[in-house]
Amino acid sequence: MAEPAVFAKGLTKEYTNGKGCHDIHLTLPNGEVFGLLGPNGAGKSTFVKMLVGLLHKTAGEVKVFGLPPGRPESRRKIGYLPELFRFQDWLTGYEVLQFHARLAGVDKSAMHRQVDRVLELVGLGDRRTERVRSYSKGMQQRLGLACALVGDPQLIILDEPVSALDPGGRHEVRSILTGLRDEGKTVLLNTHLLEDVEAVCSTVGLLSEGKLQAHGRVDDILHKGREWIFTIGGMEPDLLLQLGQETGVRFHIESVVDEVTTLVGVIDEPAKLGYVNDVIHRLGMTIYTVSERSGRLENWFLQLTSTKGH
Ligand SMILES: Nc1ncnc2c1ncn2[C@@H]1O[C@H](COP(=O)(O)OP(=O)(O)OP(=O)(O)O)[C@@H](O)[C@H]1O
Repeated sequence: MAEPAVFAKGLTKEYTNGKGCHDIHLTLPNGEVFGLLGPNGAGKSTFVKMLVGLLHKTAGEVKVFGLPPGRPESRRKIGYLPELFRFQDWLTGYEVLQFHARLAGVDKSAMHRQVDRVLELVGLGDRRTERVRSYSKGMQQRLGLACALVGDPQLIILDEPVSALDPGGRHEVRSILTGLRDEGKTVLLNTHLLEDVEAVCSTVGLLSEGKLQAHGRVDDILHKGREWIFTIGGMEPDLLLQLGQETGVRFHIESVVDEVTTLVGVIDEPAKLGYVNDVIHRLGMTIYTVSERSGRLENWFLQLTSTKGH
């Protein structure tokens, strides 16, 4: 069986001040697109730096494609975009990429093709001959992404890849990530953008206070505990009780404005939604709108981090 892209068991890095990340257990099989979430200072960059061999663990085990991180054989399979990347800004975008392609072990014969491919992919094709010092922050971030992709790596680790990009740029990076997912690449996306995780990641983990507090499939998290919002006319307190008893759904009133009640309930099975609608009608109430609460990963994130005192 193929070695997983990432294997961490009890992985710990403790800085001299006691901070860092602690006792992380995580396996990323090949082809998984994993979103690593966590509040500022949670330990995400520390974890990622151990995978690429920039930081040494203080305890536990870590392997990348079955090898200790930092070995040339495992490094060659990794494309990495660090959080605050500094370029040799006197070089042109093309030269920076050529340099990274050489570091990634790209053959001379394939060099131009590879560099051209990633420049086009990140939308810098027509700026290739300009010096990096004339690039905007967003262009530099695109170039960083191109550097991570230039050797056609199997595992792509992106630490905050869109922080400097405008909404159009974020959308483009999301399409690039979707493309990588469809090619079967393994991606570790370290981000604060929950909508990117919802859109492209198959699994997600939440780091908080240096510990991996939760880890699971994005679909499972999104389908568990779906909140539905009903705006309703004719609501009476005893009807709310009856509605709850008949449907088995726990509802709460979020607001009442001009006799329109906003009612929220968690409905796990989509089939049950129609039944809930029927019961509301039968009890003599009028439904004005029914919608699903957006930002569900946000709820998951907030619930898990608020219990940790943030
Ligand atoms: N070299 C260091 N020496 C001491 N403490 C450090 C060092 N680097 C990071 N830390 C601390 O370790 C903790 C984790 O930092 P890390 O940069 O890994 O968090 P992060 O989750 O990536 O944060 P952010 O989302 O803000 O980038 C923080 O409390 C940070 O202050």
